[in-house]
Amino acid sequence: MVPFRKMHGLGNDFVVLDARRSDLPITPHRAAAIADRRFGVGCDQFILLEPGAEGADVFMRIRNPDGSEAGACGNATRCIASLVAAEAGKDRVVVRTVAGDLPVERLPDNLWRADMGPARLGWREVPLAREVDTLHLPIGAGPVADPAACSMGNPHATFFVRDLAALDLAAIGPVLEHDPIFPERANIGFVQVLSPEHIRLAVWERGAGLTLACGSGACAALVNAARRGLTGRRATVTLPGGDLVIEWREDGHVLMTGPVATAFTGEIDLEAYPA
Ligand SMILES: N[C@H](CCC[C@H](N)C(=O)O)C(=O)O
Repeated sequence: MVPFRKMHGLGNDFVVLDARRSDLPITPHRAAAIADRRFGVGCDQFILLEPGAEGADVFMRIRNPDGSEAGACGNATRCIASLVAAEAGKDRVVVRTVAGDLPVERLPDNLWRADMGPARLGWREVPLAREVDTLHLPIGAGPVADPAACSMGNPHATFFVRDLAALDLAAIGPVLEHDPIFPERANIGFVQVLSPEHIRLAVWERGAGLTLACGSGACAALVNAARRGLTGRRATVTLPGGDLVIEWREDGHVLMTGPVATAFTGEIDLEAYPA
């Protein structure tokens, strides 16, 4: 039996397994089976902790429920930082991901602020399948069109809409996620601008579908809104699960502040899940 921790950031939830002291036989297929909401524990992302290396407190490997690996997960970054910080008795830690090292610090009231690294704005960095102005992609579905795109270590497209509640996200989300302009698919954000300091966001996540919150999606949404002149470089992002505060710093790095939570702990028999 292997212990796991069930955590979430604003309801974007994770099953966390710890392979820092001994390797665990985790395959993409087994991660997907554990992430299944009926046949497994269930989660939006499966998180595997691996040994940090020089300069990082932990390595965080991120998999979606379809087994695909992701380069960023903002909500999990805060959760894992809080876990490692508590173990080490520290208030600042560095979480290493395939996309880079993310410094995270504890703030009052159970809030954690992560430096999610620089927003990547070039078409090759998103990535896109061909050279396109990343401020205006020539794609759409149903009533939405003309998104902006950037990468936070994972690909994001952001559509700006008048009324978020009027959209059938379950219908248009998967069509846009798989648009051929995204060779690695993309996370699809839908933004309703409430003011220059406040946006509402819903995200159809790559490999996961609609989630209650998406940290890297909130970072991408603020960056894309600011690039379009719709907000300043700092705003509250209201997602279905709650609020994140996002700041796009002058040096290009994006700071994300939000809560963390542990829902429960348990243990699973890995051999009971297909490899
Ligand atoms: N579905 C995303 C990974 C999880 C991102 C999200 N849960 C967050 O908090 O950033 C992707 O495939 O890039």
